[in-house]
Amino acid sequence: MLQTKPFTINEQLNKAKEYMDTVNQTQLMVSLVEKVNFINPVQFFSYYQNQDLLRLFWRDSEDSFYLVGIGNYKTIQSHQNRFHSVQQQWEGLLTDFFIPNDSVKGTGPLMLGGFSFNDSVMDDKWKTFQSGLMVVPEAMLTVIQGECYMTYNVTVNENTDVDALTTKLKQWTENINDQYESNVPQQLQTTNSLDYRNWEQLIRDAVNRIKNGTLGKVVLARELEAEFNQSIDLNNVLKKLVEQQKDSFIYIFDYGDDAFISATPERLVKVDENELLSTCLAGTIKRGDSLKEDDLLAQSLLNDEKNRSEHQYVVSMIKEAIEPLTHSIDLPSQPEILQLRTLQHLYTPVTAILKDSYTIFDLIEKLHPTPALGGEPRQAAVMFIKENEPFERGWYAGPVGWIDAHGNGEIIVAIRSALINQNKATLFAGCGIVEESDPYEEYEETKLKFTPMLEALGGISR
Ligand SMILES: C=C(O[C@@H]1C=C(C(=O)O)C=C[C@H]1O)C(=O)O
Ligand SMILES: [Mg+2]
Repeated sequence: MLQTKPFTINEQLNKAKEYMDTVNQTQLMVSLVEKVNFINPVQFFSYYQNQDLLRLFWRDSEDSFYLVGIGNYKTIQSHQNRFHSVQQQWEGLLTDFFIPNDSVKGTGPLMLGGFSFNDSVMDDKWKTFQSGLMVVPEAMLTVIQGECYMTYNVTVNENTDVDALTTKLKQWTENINDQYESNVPQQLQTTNSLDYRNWEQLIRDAVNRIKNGTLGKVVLARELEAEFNQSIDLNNVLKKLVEQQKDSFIYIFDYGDDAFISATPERLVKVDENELLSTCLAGTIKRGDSLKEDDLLAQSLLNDEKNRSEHQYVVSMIKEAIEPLTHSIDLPSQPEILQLRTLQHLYTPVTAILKDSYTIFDLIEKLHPTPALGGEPRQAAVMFIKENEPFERGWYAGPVGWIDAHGNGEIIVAIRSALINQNKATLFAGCGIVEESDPYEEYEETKLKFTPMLEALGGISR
């Protein structure tokens, strides 16, 4: 919690300058945090469109926590051994940061970004989003249960004029609540996707591999390329996602000409001090048109052997992966139903207490990819995907999210996602293939999973 009387921006800058003198440094990275009056996070994100600034947006699936990062103060790119190379760079960067106020969770130096599904990315289409990219924004809005904080990351040197800088920083939050003029929404012109016969062959090949015993489950996906009559307006897309996908995480990384966006219900891992939260999510059925039909469908999903098998692979693997890193895992023996706007999933929440010597980076490394996105056994499934899926996954199904200076953070898997470039969007959706999988039904399942993003893009209306 903030101390009873937190320092103002001006006071924090003066403290930074004093500290710089005492340690005899000529410059210092400072993370300034102040509590501010309510700022609407969607409006804050929207306001900074067309200003040549990188934009990042995060909303959790409980609708209780938002982060909006604008501008690129520091970038961390992964090297070999990508999760730990990012951890090392992050820890190095943090030792150089001066943080004048006691920080509130989710404020201060924090990085947002993500990782691709595979260790490396080849396709030029993904040139902006390589194997690992995390950003410490210049200005960041944090909304925690309605309370707002601004973080400003700045470099101070001996010539810094504290009053002038304070005035400049205040400008980040000026005029934000002016009404955002929405553009005329883009219209869908064409879509292009894998031919059904090729999909059928892909699924048959996977089922054969499962039948001959070298694979248990493999998650296969397809792309949907959508072209619009004009550049896609991310602000409109975000507005719709926030309204329509209440039970999903919402994530946007808008960088230059490219943007990656996901509205996913699936958390990989959340770490809050030593508490760990993960989700097993696999097994899908549509929503019904009435409460009664909804309920019948939910019951049949809970009792369906094929879907239970898809789900069980995920539960077993997550349990096995986190067991050595945690004390006291709480994992219900039966899945529940998670209802989204257009579909229902089998869902098992996992909570545990993280042992002191492990971090969120260890967890990402151990968990990614779970059999909700990869398969079982992991190596064989990932290889099958690489060799047989007719497109490069890039950040689709990759771990994306945020991590703060204390190692708290939340990482989701970027499914129900799209890569956007001007008037084109590539959407992704996949499904868990097990022995009983039928190609047509799996195709229909991916169709269902495209709908939330396609709808937010204005491609279909309901
Ligand atoms: C792979 C995706 O979703 C995964 C596959 C599911 C399934 O096959 O039932 C359900 C949720 C996710 O584990 C996706 O949406 O792209
Ligand atoms: Mg499925």
